Amino acid sequence: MTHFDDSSTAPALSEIDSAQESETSPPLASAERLASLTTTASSSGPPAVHSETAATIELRRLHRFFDKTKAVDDISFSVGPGQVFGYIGPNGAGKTTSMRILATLDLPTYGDAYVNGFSVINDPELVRRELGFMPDAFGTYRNVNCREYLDFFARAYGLIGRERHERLKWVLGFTGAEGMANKPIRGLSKGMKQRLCMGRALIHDPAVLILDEPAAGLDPRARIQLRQMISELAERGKTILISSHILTELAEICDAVGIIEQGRLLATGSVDEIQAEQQNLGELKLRVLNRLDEVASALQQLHDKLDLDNLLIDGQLVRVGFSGLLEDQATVVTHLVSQGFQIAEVNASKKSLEDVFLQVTEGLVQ
Ligand SMILES: Nc1ncnc2c1ncn2[C@@H]1O[C@H](COP(=O)(O)OP(=O)(O)OP(=O)(O)O)[C@@H](O)[C@H]1O
Repeated sequence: MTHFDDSSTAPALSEIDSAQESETSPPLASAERLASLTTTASSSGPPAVHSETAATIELRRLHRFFDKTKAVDDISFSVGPGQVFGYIGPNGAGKTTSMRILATLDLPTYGDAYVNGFSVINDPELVRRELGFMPDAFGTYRNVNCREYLDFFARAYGLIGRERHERLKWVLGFTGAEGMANKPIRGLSKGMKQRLCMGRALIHDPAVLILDEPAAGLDPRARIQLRQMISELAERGKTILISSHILTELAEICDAVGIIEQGRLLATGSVDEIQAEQQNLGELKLRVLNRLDEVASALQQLHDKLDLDNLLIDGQLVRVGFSGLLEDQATVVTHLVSQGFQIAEVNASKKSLEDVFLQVTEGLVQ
């Protein structure tokens, strides 16, 4: 099932700054990491189970080039245990490529990625035990029903007897797929398939979940249910990396997000942090009653706080771009009042998350 792209299409490592090499030192030795597990993997027993505090994802200077296309271009970030990290970017940004590398379905051109400390390059088998992957495309299987499908993957992960039975029951219940357990997969709707795919990712109780656009094609109710499932999994200590084109879709459930375009990570942090980092995120509207011909020069004195390119004076109404921060709003009002302007009304509007996304990305496609 594992597929590696032809590495001959990737540029030689020498094309990438050799100074990077010292920064991509291997993680802790696998044996040490394995010893820290609460239960170790064995070929006959169930898959390894980790202590919750060990769950983490880390991308370290990850690169993946396909000829001249820099699908992933020097990306680093980490996700802590129990955190939900939203990976946001337009089409062709490099989300799936990074996720496929994390899921050990592809190899980086340079750099490395770690799941619970295991390297995708050095310890792919251990990574697979730690991780459940929900790809964006789901293959169909003729004459297999949902229960059989999940049972197949449970067996593949080494689950046996009562444990396998219990796990299957839990997964069908958690994903709301009980009612379709005996339905053939080929007849499932998109939303049903997504539930089943989520079930497959969860069947071996992995510490880390990688979900590639799980909400694509779902109706509004199914999207809400998906968000609830993700929040519950995070509460149970799972570390989750989830991709989407849409920032607003993930803002509520993500502890942090990374915005990616053309393989580069353009911004990372909590949604609030990213919003605060972007300049001129708001518009200040003032109704000024006097000395209207002097307002522009008075605002000019605050040029470091305002976006004066977006200054518009229409009668008594003054509109100007600003950071969106309350402190800056107060500074503008205090400044004008102290100079004798009569301010009758103050209104501030913040840009939406969609505006932030559009401001961070440029809509470039490789
Ligand atoms: N196997 C491949 N061979 C050649 N180019 C590839 C391959 N896989 C991905 N790419 C290219 O890498 C870039 C990133 O693609 P990727 O699928 O990772 O983007 P994405 O952010 O997941 O996009 P989408 O939201 O459309 O799924 C694109 O330019 C794509 O054409």
